[in-house]
Amino acid sequence: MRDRELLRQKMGVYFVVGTQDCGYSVERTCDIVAEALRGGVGTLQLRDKGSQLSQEERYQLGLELQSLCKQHDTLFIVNDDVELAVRLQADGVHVGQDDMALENVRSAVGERMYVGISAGTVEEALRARDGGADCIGVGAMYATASKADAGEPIGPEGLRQIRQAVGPQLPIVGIGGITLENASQVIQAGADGVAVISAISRAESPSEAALSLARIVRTI
Ligand SMILES: Cc1ncc(COP(=O)(O)OP(=O)(O)O)c(N)n1
Ligand SMILES: Cc1nc(C(=O)O)sc1CCOP(=O)(O)O
Ligand SMILES: [Mg+2]
Repeated sequence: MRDRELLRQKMGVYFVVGTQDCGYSVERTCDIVAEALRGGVGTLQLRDKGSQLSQEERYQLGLELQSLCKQHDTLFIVNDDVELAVRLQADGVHVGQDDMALENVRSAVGERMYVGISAGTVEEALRARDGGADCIGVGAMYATASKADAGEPIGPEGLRQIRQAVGPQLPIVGIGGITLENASQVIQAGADGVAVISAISRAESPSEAALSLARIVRTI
């Protein structure tokens, strides 16, 4: 069954990744994920955007990543593709404001799976909370090169306002442009964790990057 406190703990270091972040190579994606998990990633999101993979290839990639996650007790989340999340029986699914509506996602995935929603404003965050989201991804925190259509950065002050509005119970992860240098600001503003792509996928050592992020999140 869903356990929000477990989710909150596991979201400390939340690695979002797809083949587009790893040279469009499935093998490299799996290697980077395996390394990152060794460093201490609590939640992994498969976000495969615009790659050449067929549905079946993406399913196979999902199976491999899910198996790695099981070895490390890491939550496995699927981005956007609710059907894939159900087929893989993932731990959760993440959707944005322009994706499938929350109520439809919940009916498709059932009561067991976590549902995360993106929110960039207080209004979106309150709607997600009141609609039954298990967590929200708040961003863009800072400028990012990993998502072309990320909105204007809201910064730590934007996240602070969202935390104040939704209250202490709803797990929040900040996302967008988060690095080892600014991660502490995101946690200090009220996030339970940091969601990153490039801070891990482009690091010289993904495991050391994940470990450093975990230390920052834990010590704030
Ligand atoms: C944890 C988390 N937060 C936000 C997002 C962004 O979702 P969305 O706005 O739907 O954009 P895409 O990721 O689909 O491009 C996320 N993926 N994860
Ligand atoms: C996937 C995603 N969502 C965002 C949002 O604002 O909702 S920003 C983003 C990209 C995050 O990549 P990086 O850590 O490399 O900046
Ligand atoms: Mg989306």
